[in-house]
Amino acid sequence: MLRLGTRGSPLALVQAGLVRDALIAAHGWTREMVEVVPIRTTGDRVQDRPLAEIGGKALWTKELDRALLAREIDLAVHSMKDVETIRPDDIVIAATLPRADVRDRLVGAESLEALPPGARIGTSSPRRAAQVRAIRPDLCPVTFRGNVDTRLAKLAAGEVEATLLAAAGLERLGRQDVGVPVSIAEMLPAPAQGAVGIECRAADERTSAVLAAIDHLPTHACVLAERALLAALVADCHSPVAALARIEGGILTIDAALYAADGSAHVAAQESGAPTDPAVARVLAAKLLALAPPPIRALFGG
Ligand SMILES: NCc1[nH]cc(CCC(=O)O)c1CC(=O)O
Repeated sequence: MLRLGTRGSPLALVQAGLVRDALIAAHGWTREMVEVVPIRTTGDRVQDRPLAEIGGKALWTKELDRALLAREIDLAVHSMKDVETIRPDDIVIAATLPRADVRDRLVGAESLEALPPGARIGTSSPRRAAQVRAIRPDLCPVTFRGNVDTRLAKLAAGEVEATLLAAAGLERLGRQDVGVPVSIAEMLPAPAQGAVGIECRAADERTSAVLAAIDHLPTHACVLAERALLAALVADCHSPVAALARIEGGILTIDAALYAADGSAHVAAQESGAPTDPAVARVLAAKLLALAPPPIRALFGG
């Protein structure tokens, strides 16, 4: 029997169910072979402040890491977008599910252009706030946290005129009809957006092997490349950075952009190479930092 650790949010529980179903299908197991263990994280408890302010992405992973290393669970399921760049040495990303729609969806208006002057956009993501301001400098990003349903309720209550949510999350919650997709050309997504990852203890060969059977290799390579870019940029959750890798004809291409916090400047670049070559992300990071004016550079490099 495998114990699968997850956060307890509705989206996290759906994603945990996807991993459980994939394991059952791949190995011909019964449902009882995978026990879902919800674990409450600091990030779930503190809902009223931006993630960047209260301690960053580790808030989502710390409790799951501890449970994993204490052998209370055998694997941990994460939205890879929320997993910090530097992971403990004794934990590995053993598998990723096939990536979902990577786009953001705009909820509350037909397009960013259609919003009234000065409209409030609920988002606590430095990337989304900067991208919105780059397109419409008059729009006002306001802090917006909580799970998907909480955010939609705040929007319905008129706290903001619009909000941006990941298509992947909406889709997995059965809310794929909410809002309109924003094209990748207009808003490049967050690194690892739309990807569900599964971690286990690095020394746990049995679980690693079981997870290898459900690993979607192209997604895994793209997510690792996007995360390698974050590492090379020394980006943290305050850094407005967008990145998306794809594999075509055996070649991995990463598109990425860095923004000034207020969206008043941005730089974009692209780099291609072999899917497993860590140099692609490093070269791209160097390109972006070389292009970046001081207000952007100041947000990177640690
Ligand atoms: N930061 C919260 C978060 N983490 C992952 C998703 C959506 C699912 C995904 O991108 O994998 C979301 C919600 C959102 O950004 O709308």
